[in-house]
Amino acid sequence: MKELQYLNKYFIKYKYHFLLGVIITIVAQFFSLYTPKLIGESIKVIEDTLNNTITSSQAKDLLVVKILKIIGFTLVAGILTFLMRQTLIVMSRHVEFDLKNEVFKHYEQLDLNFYKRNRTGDLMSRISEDVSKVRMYVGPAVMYTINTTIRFSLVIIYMYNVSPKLTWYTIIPLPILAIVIFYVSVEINKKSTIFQQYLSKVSSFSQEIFSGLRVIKAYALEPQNQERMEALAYESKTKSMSLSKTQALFGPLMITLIGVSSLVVIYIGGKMYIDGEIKSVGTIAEFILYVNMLTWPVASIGWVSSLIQEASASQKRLNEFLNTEPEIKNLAPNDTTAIQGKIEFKNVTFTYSDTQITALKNISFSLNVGETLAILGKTGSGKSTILSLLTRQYDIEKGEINLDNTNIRSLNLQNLRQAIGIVPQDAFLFSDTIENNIKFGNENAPFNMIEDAAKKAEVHHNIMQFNQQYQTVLGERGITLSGGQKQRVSIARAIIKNPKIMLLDDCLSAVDTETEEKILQNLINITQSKTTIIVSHRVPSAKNADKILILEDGQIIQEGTHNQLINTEGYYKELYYKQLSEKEIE
Ligand SMILES: Nc1ncnc2c1ncn2[C@@H]1O[C@H](COP(=O)(O)OP(=O)(O)OP(=O)(O)O)[C@@H](O)[C@H]1O
Repeated sequence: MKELQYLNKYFIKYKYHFLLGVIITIVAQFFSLYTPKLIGESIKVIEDTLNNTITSSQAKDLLVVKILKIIGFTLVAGILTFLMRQTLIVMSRHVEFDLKNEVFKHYEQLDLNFYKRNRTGDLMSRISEDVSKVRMYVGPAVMYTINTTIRFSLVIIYMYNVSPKLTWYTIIPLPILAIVIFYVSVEINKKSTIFQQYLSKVSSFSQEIFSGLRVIKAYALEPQNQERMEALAYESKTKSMSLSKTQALFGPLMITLIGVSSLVVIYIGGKMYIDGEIKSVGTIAEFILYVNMLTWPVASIGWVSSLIQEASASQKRLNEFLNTEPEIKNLAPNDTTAIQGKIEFKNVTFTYSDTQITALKNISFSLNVGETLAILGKTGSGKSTILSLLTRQYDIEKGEINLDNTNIRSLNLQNLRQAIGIVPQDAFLFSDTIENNIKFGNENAPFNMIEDAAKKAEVHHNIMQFNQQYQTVLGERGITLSGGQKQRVSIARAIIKNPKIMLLDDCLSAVDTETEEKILQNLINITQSKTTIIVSHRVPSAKNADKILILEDGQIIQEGTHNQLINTEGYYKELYYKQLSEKEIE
């Protein structure tokens, strides 16, 4: 279980909670274990009356005292057990909270390559399922282990003090039945894991169906999906029935466990009483109650051990991931140099490690502060890759990328990314209000800035048409924007960030040409003092740029200004005339 050693730092952090929990457990056990003794003594009082050792009125008084004591002890034991749970379970909630934060913080530091290697569902389950399984270890498993150990030791000591012989007979059946119960618990766990897997299959299948509902309806695929769902549901029903069958064994086994041990106590205890080895029938009653107190902890051994096994498997998965170092390292976390925006690519060659696709080959260009570069080229020619490299989503092996004459690897990564405003190809909006989606670019922006940015992105008039206007909720709980509207909200988000460098990755592809013209005009004013790179498939986005690069298969095949390129045979001139004639048709 060395995986679980990772949690030692949390046990140290919450040592006072832990120690307090252990102390309360010990005290609670003393109180709860005293009750059977008091019951035994009460029976002895009745016996003494029958034997005429004490008078009946003395006996009644004594019985009242005993009963009051039993009530008092039970009450105190109950309160202490509540406090024990509160202390240890609350500690486990603290650990869960810390661990979740630790995992989430680590997720945020990891780079895109990590996310390509791991499936989203898997990442989500680490932060929810794995962390909560670990919590079950820190909380209930540790609590039951402490409780069981203390209870077991104290009960045995108590019983041994009264009668060592009867103690041996009482505990003999326990290990045998404990082993049987352990195996049943292991079986229950196995079956429950399989059942859980089927449940999650059913839920991810339904999730997929819900997200692909439009396509399913369009292709009239409902009957096929119904069949697949029925097959999955049937499998999960079978697994659930098999689990219930094994679970149903648990209760009778427990009754047997208690019953057999109690019978042994009655038989052996009775014989000992007849032979005069024990003095009171109360002792037999006391032992039967102890047997009852021992059986539940014994039965919980199976459950606790499977909790520990599950937690250690989960912690192993968490450790694997927590030990994954981010490939993109921030080598200058304390650097506070303000970025101006001069960009230089020097003989940059880049291959994606997973696909082994060389997306850029020997790329060189430079851009002064405030200049605009447009990058055009066929799909897959490497345009977006240039932007990804500039924001250090990936590091290059060959060549150099400089910002303000400094290699970007030597800059503070946070500073670098904060200086860049990027409008990606697939605009991503959060399930939140439009205002908050735009504000994402600048948390402190006042409302008039948000409105202004939306106007410049030509989306303000669309937003005003919604009932809730800027408070309209997007996403699953709200409305769906059109592709072009999404792109424009995403542009507004970048505008409000007011970055030194603006990267626009084909962000007007879903916008009509008239709106495109308007946005481009607005962008000219906004990006005047900013270094800007526009990736596009359309000439209007490029024609005002200071420089245009044409990429093909990761290489620069043409470069120049709009005027130079329309007078040179090649991709740009062809594109220009093609789009010009399309406009004529319009
Ligand atoms: N994350 C990635 N992992 C592996 N290969 C990638 C990745 N992104 C792009 N590629 C590959 O690198 C090449 C260049 O892709 P890139 O996205 O830079 O092209 P693009 O010119 O921006 O294309 P488009 O105009 O379609 O957006 C392509 O062959 C693509 O398959």
